[in-house]
Order: sequence, then structure tokens, then C-alpha cells
Amino acid sequence: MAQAWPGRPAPRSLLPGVPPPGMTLHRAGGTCDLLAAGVGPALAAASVSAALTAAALRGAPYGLVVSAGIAGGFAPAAPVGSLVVADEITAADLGAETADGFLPVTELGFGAVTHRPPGSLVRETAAATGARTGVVLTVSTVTGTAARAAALRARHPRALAEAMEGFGVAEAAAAHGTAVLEIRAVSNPVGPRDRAAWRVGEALGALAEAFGKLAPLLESWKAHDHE
Ligand SMILES: O=C(O)c1cccc(C(=O)CC[C@H]2O[C@@H](n3cnc4c(=O)[nH]cnc43)[C@H](O)[C@@H]2O)c1
Repeated sequence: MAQAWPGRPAPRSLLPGVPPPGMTLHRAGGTCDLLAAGVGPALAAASVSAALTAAALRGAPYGLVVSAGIAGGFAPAAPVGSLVVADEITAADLGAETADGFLPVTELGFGAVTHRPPGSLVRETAAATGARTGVVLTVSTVTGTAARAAALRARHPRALAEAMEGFGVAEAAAAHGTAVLEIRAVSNPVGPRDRAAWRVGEALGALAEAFGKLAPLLESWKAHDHE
């Protein structure tokens, strides 16, 4: 769901007496919990699904899941240090490669490749934080060449950023009938691999500042009040 931050409170188990399955859940204050969900769509989906199931069994289901972290930004739309909120969370590499190009799983007759967060929540998040709004791609392999970056943008012209968890989180949330939001701070450009260009500290700072502004909105948000 989100990355952990310094000074966090002690982890707690999902159900009394049941150790968390390879992840940590923290009470983040108010009515929010923070789950360090791991890297990649599969682990993120497993972690979020476990947390949602445990909450439902406790009789206290979550009303909203927020996937948050750092991301690569497509230039020039999402520069390093900027914030992005997803109006679409799209799996960019879930499908089949063919001689005629990439086919998403939906064209093979399976599942989904996109989830759409509630529009009003996306708009309010963007207004509160100054985040840019657009498609956030989920990839299992970090883009490392200009050619791959260009191919992704050609297939997803509204893509602002790529990260590795959003679609997994959204699939888990959808399976539980829970709304999802994805917010990312850009730590590096999408393109040729250049570790020296990463600005992880700056991005995490921007994310922390955004959550300071978002807390009242997220705590008061109720799915049934909105679309
Ligand atoms: O080794 C590399 O070249 C490399 C480049 C970018 C990111 C990584 C990571 O291992 C980061 C994983 C972590 O951060 C998110 N993230 C941040 N930037 C990107 C990106 O450009 N593409 C995909 N994911 C990114 C991701 O959601 C993970 O949580 C390594």
C-alpha cells in the first residue's frame, strides 16, 4: 500500500494471535493503517489481500486502499520530484508478445488490465496536493532503455509514470469491493538506466508532504458518498 517511514509505530498482527504473513502493518494514526506491501505486483496483491481479508474477519473492513510510493516519471509530463495521482491504474506488461506487437490479457479473453479509482477522489487528491493526473503503469520489469520508454508511451499516451505495485493493489482491492487510489512521487525518469539520477529522498519528502495534506480527505472519504 505504502512505503514505511521513519519513526513509525510498532507493527501489529492482522488478527489477534496470528502473525502477519511476511509483511508489516502499522497504525498510522486516526483511522488509517500503513502496510509495507513489498516490491512488485504479486507481493503487493498478496499483502493487500491478506490485510483486507483480516480486516473483514475482524468486522472492521477498510473503506479505501491507497497504493503509494516512488515511481519513474515519463518526461516531460512528470519530472523528478513531481507527484502523480492515477486516474487509471494499468498493467503495462500483462499479456502476450506477438509478431504484430503486444496483446493485453483482455484481448486474449482474460481478466482486466485497468482499474479506475473514483473520479471525485482523484480530483480532490490532485487539488489538495498539486499532483498531476493521468495513467500510472504497473510493470514487473523497471524500464531501462529509451526504446522501451517510447514503446510504453506509444501504447499508453496518457501515461505519466510507471511503478511496480499499483495494479496488484488494485486487483486485491477490487476482489474485496474496496475503492483504490494510487499516488506516486517521481524519483527518477523512465528511460535509460542511471542510478545516479535517482532522487529517492526528494521523492519520499514530496510524498510525506502530500500525505500531510491528504490525511483529512482520506480519513473522511466514504465510498457511498461518491460515484
Ligand atoms: O535498478 C534499477 O535500474 C532501478 C530503476 C528504478 C527503480 C528500481 C527499483 O528497484 C525501485 C523499486 C520500487 O520503486 C518503484 N519505482 C521507482 N522508480 C521506478 C521506475 O522507474 N520503474 C518502476 N518502478 C519504479 C517501484 O514501484 C518499486 O516499489 C530499480
